[in-house]
Amino acid sequence: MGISLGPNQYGKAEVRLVTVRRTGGVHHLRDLTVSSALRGDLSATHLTGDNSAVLATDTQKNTMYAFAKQQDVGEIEDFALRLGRRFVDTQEKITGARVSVEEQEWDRITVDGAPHAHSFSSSGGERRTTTVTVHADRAWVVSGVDGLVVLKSTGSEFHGYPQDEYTTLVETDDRILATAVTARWRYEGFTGIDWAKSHREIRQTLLETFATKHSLSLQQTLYAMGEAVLRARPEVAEIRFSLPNKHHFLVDLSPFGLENHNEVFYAADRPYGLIEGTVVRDEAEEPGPAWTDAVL
Ligand SMILES: O=c1[nH]c(=O)c2[nH]c(=O)[nH]c2[nH]1
Repeated sequence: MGISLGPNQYGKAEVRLVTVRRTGGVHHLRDLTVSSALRGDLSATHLTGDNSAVLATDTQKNTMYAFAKQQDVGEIEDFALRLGRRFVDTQEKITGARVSVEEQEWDRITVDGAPHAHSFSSSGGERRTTTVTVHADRAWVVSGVDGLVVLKSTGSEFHGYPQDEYTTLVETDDRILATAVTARWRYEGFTGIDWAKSHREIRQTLLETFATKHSLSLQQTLYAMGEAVLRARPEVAEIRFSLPNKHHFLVDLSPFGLENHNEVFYAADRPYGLIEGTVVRDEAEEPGPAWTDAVL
């Protein structure tokens, strides 16, 4: 019976890394969660336990912390690229590194109208994300946003769907549309990109499109947001979305003799519709390993 080792990777997942940089008395906070995954010729450790090619995941974690000390973290894309490059360039048997970073933003608290030097608040769960894949001779960058929660209280309809014996959903020409946007966009030809500006403007395009696109389905809104980003951002080749439909159901107030003209809703947290899709530029180059990370 032939048995062989299939695809594999290993690394340190979800390293919590917070930095405080001080300029005078003013503190600057960064809050990152960093994951690494290394690939290469790792058959020895799997087959015989020979660890001579295994850069310990503990060392990978320490490298993240040391790099954060030695140089300002900067943009998460640059930080991830530096780490990935380090693992591939210094480890003979490591041919590919994937480094993912999620950043939680903290806002400075204002006290009596003035920004406080060292106190911060975080309003929501929104995170800026990046995943870089580094090979010996090139790299790929996929950045994005997680948990960007949006809601519009009109400008959304849903009707015209099949009516079979199990359909109870009532057609509507006016509903609440809400979702938490997870978006990932793949950069192309990315030397010289201002990562922060690109992220800020893509995020704004997503918000504006969500707000202004009259929606006949969340699927239509998904495509509109993707199309708007690709039209506005030449550096983006492709964008992928995962959009939970955060249903807001009208409460039946008739038992109380009350009418409900789109005023009182039950916000269900589950189950939720999950609308996912990709919008791609026709002439985009092949993604290569930009998206693929799972070996399971
Ligand atoms: O925008 C929507 N898309 C659907 O596919 C769907 N299905 C559903 O029950 N409600 C909705 N809303």
